[in-house]
Amino acid sequence: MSAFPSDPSPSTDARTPLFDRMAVIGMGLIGGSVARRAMGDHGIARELVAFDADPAARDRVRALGIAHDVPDTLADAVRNADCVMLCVPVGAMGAAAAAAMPHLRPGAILTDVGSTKQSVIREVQPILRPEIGFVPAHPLAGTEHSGPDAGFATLFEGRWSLLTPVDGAAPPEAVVAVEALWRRCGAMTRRMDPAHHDKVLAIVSHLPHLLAFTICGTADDLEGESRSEVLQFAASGFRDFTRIAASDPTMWRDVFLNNRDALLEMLARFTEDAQAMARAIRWGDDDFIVDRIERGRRIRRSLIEIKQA
Ligand SMILES: NC(=O)c1ccc[n+]([C@@H]2O[C@H](COP(=O)([O-])OP(=O)(O)OC[C@H]3O[C@@H](n4cnc5c(N)ncnc54)[C@H](O)[C@@H]3O)[C@@H](O)[C@H]2O)c1
Ligand SMILES: O=C(O)C(=O)C[C@]1(C(=O)O)C=C[C@@H](O)C=C1
Repeated sequence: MSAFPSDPSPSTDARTPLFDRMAVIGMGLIGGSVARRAMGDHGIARELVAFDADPAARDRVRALGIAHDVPDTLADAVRNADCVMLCVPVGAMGAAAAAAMPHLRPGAILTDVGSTKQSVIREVQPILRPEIGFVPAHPLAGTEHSGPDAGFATLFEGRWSLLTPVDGAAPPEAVVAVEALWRRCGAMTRRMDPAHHDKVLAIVSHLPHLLAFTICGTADDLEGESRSEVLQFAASGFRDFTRIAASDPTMWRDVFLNNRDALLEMLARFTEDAQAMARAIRWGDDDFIVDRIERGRRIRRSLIEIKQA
């Protein structure tokens, strides 16, 4: 195993690059944001190479100038890289890792940014070469936009990036190096068990998106005048749902299908709680209704206090 960086300086302006050559695979919102950050003077990589399966995206990355090199094949992109970051939809992680694997140089770090962690680990670990360190990660930052134009270098500032390392899949120095990478992207890092990660994300990210897509579908199913009034008078709570409902269909289809158990469990709990609220409204249970609203307000206040709102 080659020497991984041993000084995981949390400083975002450290000038000695963590990596000599870093390859980002999948140049959408997240890959494009990491690439823009790495092209800045943040001590991430001396050379940033980018690849996307979509030729139009590769052309756009070239036009935007957000990578030093944009080869036409994945093999050329990952060859000689000491860090390869997969930024493709979670349903494509296994195929992207398999395509990269034979071309990775011994000692390279393979990492990913997928929104689900157990599924990515399930797909990558069995095909991992022993001399490659695999460090799964997930930055908790994003927007409803996708594609190479959507990224920006400050996306991860002040946000969490969760690492879900697996025993035997990477040497400790590789995990430390990926932590340092995210800190230089401006993020705070924490290590977490992959199953726990998927449970937490099911409630804080996956269920809210499911609800947003569903409420927009319900509104869209309304007939006649009510439906047109939804759009006309949408400057209300509904509008806030439409922001996340505008997110990429491929990404979210893959997230839902790859975190099925945790998401269905959270949806079942939510449905029970929604039924309890329905019952309170039917029987005029003021105390119950006020208690639920106050809980919502408390959660919002806490998020503002910890600067995550
Ligand atoms: N969007 C978010 O808010 C967010 C936040 C954190 C993590 N993530 C995760 O990051 C990953 C990327 O999401 P995104 O929002 O950047 O998506 P995106 O749609 O903006 O970009 C994905 C890119 O991957 C490319 N791609 C697809 N399959 C490929 C393959 N096999 N090889 C190479 N390129 C391929 C697509 O052409 C596209 O350009 C996903 O796994 C997602 O779950 C997303
Ligand atoms: O802010 C948004 O638009 C997002 O959807 C970002 C968000 C989230 O749900 O918080 C989406 C998916 C992720 O894996 C991480 C972050």
